[in-house]
Amino acid sequence: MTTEPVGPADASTRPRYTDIATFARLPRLDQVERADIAVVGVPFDSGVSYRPGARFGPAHVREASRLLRPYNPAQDVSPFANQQVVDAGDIAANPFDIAEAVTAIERAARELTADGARLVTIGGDHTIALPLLRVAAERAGGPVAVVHFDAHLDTWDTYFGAPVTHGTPFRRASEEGLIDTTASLHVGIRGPLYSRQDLRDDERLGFAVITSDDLQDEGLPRAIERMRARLGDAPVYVSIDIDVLDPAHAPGTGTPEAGGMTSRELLGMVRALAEHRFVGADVVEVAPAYDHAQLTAVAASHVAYELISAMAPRG
Ligand SMILES: N=C(N)NCCCC(=O)O
Ligand SMILES: [Zn+2]
Ligand SMILES: [Zn+2]
Repeated sequence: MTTEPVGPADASTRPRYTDIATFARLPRLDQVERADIAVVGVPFDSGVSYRPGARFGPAHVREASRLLRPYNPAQDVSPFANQQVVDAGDIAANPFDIAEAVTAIERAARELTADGARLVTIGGDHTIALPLLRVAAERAGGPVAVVHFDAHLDTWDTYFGAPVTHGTPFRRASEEGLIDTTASLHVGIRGPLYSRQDLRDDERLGFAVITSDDLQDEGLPRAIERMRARLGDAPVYVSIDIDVLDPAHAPGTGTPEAGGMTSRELLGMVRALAEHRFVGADVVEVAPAYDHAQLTAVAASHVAYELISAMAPRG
């Protein structure tokens, strides 16, 4: 006999500001038999090229997620009622050795998904998408369509000779054959690049682009249409760098760029992924030291909530 999923703490009997924070006040993994979706933190930021601090992202997002409620009217779904969602705690990663950290993240992600659970990972800097994509492609049995929300391409080659950084995960992933190069795309791209060649390399690595300006010029419905057409029915991995939002919506991040999406636009695009086949997702680059009034962490926690809602079984 299957048991009902264990949901979040009841805010009407235990005020939502009580207790040690788990994501959305959900049970911990060790408090339930098994999970359908595990929210896991990766407090790692040794791959950053500018402001550090995303290692404190997971705890900050959990704190800001206390106000999330169990019914999501925008998707007409109760995301914690028909699937077991848990907080799996943090993956510990070596801050002094990127290669070792990446191996540890990959190993932990493999273990957490061994019984079919899917991950919603809270970063951490964008480096962590590489080991997460390795495991996602393994679970999908082949390359996955990546929807990558970001101000940045993150398909650069190296920084100071380092091949694995937060600016390079999608180039490495493409080289490793993890990415479905007919179905992947970036959304929200903007800002200065190193040269025009960056865009040519990016296209060759398998990405289409919906820029931040496209969203402004063509509107959300057209952007959603383009995204869904590109994805087709491929298995999808969603990677959300919170700096895709305008710094007005998400100041707490390491490499901010002016002219970004609103949180309403981002939530709308994530909701539109509901009918797609999710392999996993991440929300990265929340750096609390540059945040104000939990603005960035509230945005990140709501984006994670929409992801979990989009992953919930329908009908
Ligand atoms: N925020 C992420 N993931 N990448 C930004 C890298 C930009 C740069 O240093 O050129
Ligand atoms: Zn970025
Ligand atoms: Zn990024």
